[in-house]
Amino acid sequence: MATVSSTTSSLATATFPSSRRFPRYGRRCRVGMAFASAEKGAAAAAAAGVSVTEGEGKLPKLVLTSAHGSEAEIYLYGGCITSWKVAKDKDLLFVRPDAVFNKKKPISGGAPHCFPQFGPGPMQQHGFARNMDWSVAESQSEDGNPIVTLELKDGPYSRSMWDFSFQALYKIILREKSLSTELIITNTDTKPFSFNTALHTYFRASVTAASVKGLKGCKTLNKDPDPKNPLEGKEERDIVTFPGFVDCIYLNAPSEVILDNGLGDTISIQNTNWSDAVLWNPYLQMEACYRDFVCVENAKIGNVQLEPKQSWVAKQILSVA
Ligand SMILES: O=P(O)(O)OC[C@H]1O[C@@H](O)[C@H](O)[C@@H](O)[C@@H]1O
Repeated sequence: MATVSSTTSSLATATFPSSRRFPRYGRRCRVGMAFASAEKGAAAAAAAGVSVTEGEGKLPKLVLTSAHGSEAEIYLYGGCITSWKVAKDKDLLFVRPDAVFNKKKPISGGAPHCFPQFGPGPMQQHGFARNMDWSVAESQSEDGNPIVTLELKDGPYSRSMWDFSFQALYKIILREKSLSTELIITNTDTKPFSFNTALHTYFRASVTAASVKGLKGCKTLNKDPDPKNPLEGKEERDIVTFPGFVDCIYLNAPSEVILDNGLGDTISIQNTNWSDAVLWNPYLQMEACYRDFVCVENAKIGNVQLEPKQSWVAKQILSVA
């Protein structure tokens, strides 16, 4: 089970692994601090295995390259990790062929943020964090492992939907065989707020051969056929497959599930404090691409309530053997 699943968490109660718990191989090298724009940070970022490039649609894209051969790409628009490769030319993430990079829509693929609403709900589907420009708060490297921290704060766009002051910090660490993220949401307002959230990760897969292990026994909320009135149930299967349309929430999911992507990769999806999980494949609703991916999402479906100055923290580690 995820270690913290209460609806109210602060830094004091929501324990999470600090960077000190990660293996350290030598001296930490901080190479870039608090740069707010891609251009400003480009020079500093390059030294850390973090370069700022122009991505699709000329959007700023960070390219992380570890000294151990792994690579990741992150768009500042949406704070969206769109690519993770542990071996050259083999992306473990998936971006849909209908994805657009013009800021008119969120990037459809990779690992978009759903914040401050997973949805459906009063706001637009999956909230606004995936439709906003994040900035680079910090860039560093630890023994060849690039680390970047992105930041999102409220602005007129978010305020038009959710009238609160907040800060989201998203730390991404690329290692040889893993990609770790840590999301910290802080209430910077003078009044309490509540939110729910998810990391809507699209994994490259062969849908007919893909499966997920570890969800047996979880309470389920099946959003098929009606997302607004999900059917309650319990997962009885050891191994969950994707034989057709799948859109299901798993409450109190374990701290690790294992994805077999059907393409020869076994991916461990670990979490701290992402209490729930979501499996999604659109089947014939996206005929052009449904065969090529599955979404396995770490989520926090129940509302997190934060008082002013309180923070909520959740961590995800994707790794391959
Ligand atoms: O917004 P996207 O990336 O097209 O994803 C939509 C899907 O996202 C999933 O997380 C939801 O469970 C689905 O209900 C929803 O349809």
